[in-house]
Amino acid sequence: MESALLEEIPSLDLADFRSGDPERKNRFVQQLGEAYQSIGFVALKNHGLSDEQTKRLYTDVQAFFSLPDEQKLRYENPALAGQRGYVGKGKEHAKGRNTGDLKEFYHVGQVVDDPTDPVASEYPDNIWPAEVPSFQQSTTEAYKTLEAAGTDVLRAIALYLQLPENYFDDKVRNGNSILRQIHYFPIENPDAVPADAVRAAEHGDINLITLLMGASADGLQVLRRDGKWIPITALPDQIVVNVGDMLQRLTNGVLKSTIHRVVNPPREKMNSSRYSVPFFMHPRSEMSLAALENCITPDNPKQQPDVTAGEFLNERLIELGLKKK
Ligand SMILES: O=C(O)CCC(=O)C(=O)O
Ligand SMILES: [Fe+2]
Repeated sequence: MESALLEEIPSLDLADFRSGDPERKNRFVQQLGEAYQSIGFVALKNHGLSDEQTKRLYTDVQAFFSLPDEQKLRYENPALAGQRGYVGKGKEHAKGRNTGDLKEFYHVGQVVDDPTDPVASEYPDNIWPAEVPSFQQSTTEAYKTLEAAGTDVLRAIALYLQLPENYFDDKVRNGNSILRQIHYFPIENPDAVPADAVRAAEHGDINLITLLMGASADGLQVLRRDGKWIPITALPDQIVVNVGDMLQRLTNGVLKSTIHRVVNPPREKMNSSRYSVPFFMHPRSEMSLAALENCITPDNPKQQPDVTAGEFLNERLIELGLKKK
């Protein structure tokens, strides 16, 4: 059934899912599933990140990005295709574009504690900035909390899709997720940047789901299916959780990976910073993204060939300008 067009993204409470009350839990599952079949985004509270954790993280993130560029560039390693450490200003562009986004970012990846898990050798080591000693702890804490929240969101999605609740658990355990600290840097002279350069050009996320801290700052917009851009209005205690291209592919387009962007502020405010921290939740690279049987129907025949998560990610990193062919 086609759902109504929404003026804003629905707000949900993860405590409902975690409550143990079947009615609250089921309501959460239905509301989440309906949102993901229409606008593809929700705002979520009680995600597990405390105010103190969030403050500590932002303090460290701001401390890192306020370092001089030469110093930050020491934490960039292009051989890692931007998957760990720093990625400098304007390096990443959206798929199908050449102009780089007006941002710099820092990636923290999975740490596998279990040496018997074969993925342990698949991931590069994290890179830590010596100038901000608490960066490792604050980003790792946020990583773990968002990974736990994301695992529960995927459990709710599994239930909505009439799969076993733990369907995604072993697929995301030690998954290739990334926490991205982003700084949309101040522009002193707007005339000096390419006319079509924006903070983040329109794109869909690659991964299964994204959990975004910082959407309470202006600029993020989602493209509704009637073509209208809807500003995201999250409260300070909410994170925004959206469907990525991998989950759209797995569900044969039933759940929607909605195009979104971060627009530039008005010209007179271009010299101000914006920070955000998305957690891109990826499965292990061997997960198949072949369309689920129960998402293929006569009305919705299979749309895409089979691919693994690892193959899909590789393709996209090349398209984003982060990896060479
Ligand atoms: O900064 C934001 O609010 C969103 C960032 C984003 O969409 C992304 O990095 O994929
Ligand atoms: Fe995004």
